[in-house]
Amino acid sequence: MTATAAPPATSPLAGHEAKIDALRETGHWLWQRGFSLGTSSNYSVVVSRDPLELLITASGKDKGRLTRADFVIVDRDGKATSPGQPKSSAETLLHTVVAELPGVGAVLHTHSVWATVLSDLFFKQGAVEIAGYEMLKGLDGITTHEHTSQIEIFENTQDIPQLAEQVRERLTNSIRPLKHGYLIRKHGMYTWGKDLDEARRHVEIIEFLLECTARRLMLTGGLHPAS
Ligand SMILES: CSC[C@@H](O)[C@@H](O)C(=O)COP(=O)(O)O
Ligand SMILES: [Zn+2]
Repeated sequence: MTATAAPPATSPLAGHEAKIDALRETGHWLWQRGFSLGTSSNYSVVVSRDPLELLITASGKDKGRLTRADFVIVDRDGKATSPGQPKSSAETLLHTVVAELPGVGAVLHTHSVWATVLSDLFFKQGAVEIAGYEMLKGLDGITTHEHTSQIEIFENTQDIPQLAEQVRERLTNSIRPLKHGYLIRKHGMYTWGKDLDEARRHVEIIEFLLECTARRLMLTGGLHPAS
């Protein structure tokens, strides 16, 4: 298949061309922003709720130059729904665990410089605390700058099933469930939204807020996240 040729009618991807192209365009945009360089990152959208099925990027692809063949349909266990598809993202379970939440339509994973650096710098605190910024209102459900967002940080690991279970526990935590996104130490960020547009907005807003946090630290010369 060429980059833009329609998948064969027998392919599980047939009929999903619009969603595939939206994810390809998203990958190109995130690559241009420097958030998805090389083969880093992975993206998914929900294509069926019951049973849960996701359209997700195949593993190891250059996310700035995705072709229509670089996608897989997976079920809620992260397994391809039919044989003959490419291998799905190594981090597929980090998508399915979030997509299981009602109201989630898209999940985006990025590897920006600021997310990578701050996820290490704030690891001991457990989260990057972001307070008082007007741009917080770009996140779903936040209506005033008088708000504090905790972007939680998980230790990086190659054991994705174990990390997915940790994320599941935090997503469903009744006291302070994860909202909008989280960081993985020295690795990157996961963000989601009710659809791809909202997930893209959340990436852009959180990245802006992380950059503000980092630049403020650089200008003030200290790790004073709450001051
Ligand atoms: C540049 S390697 C990055 C990978 O290890 C991983 O973290 C990643 O984001 C992409 O993995 P992939 O399997 O292509 O979805
Ligand atoms: Zn990654």
